[in-house]
Amino acid sequence: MSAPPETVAGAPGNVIETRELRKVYRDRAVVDGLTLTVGAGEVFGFLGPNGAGKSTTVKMLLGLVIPSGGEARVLCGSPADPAVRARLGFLPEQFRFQLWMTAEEFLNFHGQLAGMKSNELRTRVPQVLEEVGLGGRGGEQLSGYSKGMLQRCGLAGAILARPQLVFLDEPTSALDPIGRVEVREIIERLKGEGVAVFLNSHLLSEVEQVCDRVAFVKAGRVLQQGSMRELMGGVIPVSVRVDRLTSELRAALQGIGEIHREDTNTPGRADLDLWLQSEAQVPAVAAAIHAAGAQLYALTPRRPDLESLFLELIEGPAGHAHGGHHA
Ligand SMILES: Nc1ncnc2c1ncn2[C@@H]1O[C@H](COP(=O)(O)OP(=O)(O)OP(=O)(O)O)[C@@H](O)[C@H]1O
Repeated sequence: MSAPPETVAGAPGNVIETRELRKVYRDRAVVDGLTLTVGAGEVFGFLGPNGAGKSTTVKMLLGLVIPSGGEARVLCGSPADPAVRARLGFLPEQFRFQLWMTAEEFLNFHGQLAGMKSNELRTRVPQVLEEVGLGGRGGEQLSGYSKGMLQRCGLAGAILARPQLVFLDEPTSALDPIGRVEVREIIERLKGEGVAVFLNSHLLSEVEQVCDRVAFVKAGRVLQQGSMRELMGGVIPVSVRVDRLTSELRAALQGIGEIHREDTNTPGRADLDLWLQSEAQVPAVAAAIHAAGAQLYALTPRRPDLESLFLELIEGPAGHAHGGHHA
């Protein structure tokens, strides 16, 4: 048994606060002391490898799974409180639809469960159908819907009752690139309306484009959380391609920045990621390459990307590094 947790205050600016949240299944902690904060109106990316405990965390935040320890405050209350739950929206990864219903019937049913009045539903249902790109299709039976249409319908259900906080678990897994852009626009619109979004997604480029802050979880613990800039600690990743990487050149580059992900598998070519502290160091990289007698084929500063961060944190030798807020 763990020690009694400290109480989470539930600051008014935060929609989610957890402290040392734990879930034990058959003597194994799948969520193991998870502490994170999500601010009001924030789009928050929750990232981690398969089995990291993301879905279990979301279920605890929704009051669907009872924690074994620690504390979770959602909208300044308990996730078990029906008044709190009424202000939450949820799109699960694997949604079970009542396929004999039309989309309108499905949404009316869910709206009634959420306590919405029928006159409110009459205007709100067509509105959300339009918003998720199903305008004019609400009268069709769900059995005739494609996977992508079902996912859109689930999203319509998640935002129907105008929640203050929406949990989206892999919201674009069944969508084509156009559908993905549309979901991103929906998330941005929600944010504009002051709605907070908690996003589980494996599509890192998607998370990167839409999230204000992210948390990386592994084995039920938050490795880091913060904005992209905070997490990267101001580092600029630069892609370098040369014809060969001699030990002399490697040493010279290490004197300028930090080498990450080196690929020398193709004869006559070496690719590497070099992390610099400032763009002003880029000419020094080119000079070092020339001085070492190597041929330079590419030298491209990139925006800090989640994929390098993710790999660094989740698979990196130390498991954590580089700025940001350690949780
Ligand atoms: N009801 C349960 N009983 C026993 N073990 C469970 C239960 N639910 C989840 N687990 C285990 O807890 C671990 C974390 O699962 P969880 O679904 O939370 O991970 P996840 O990060 O959401 O993974 P994914 O990215 O694959 O969806 C897994 O090893 C899973 O097998």
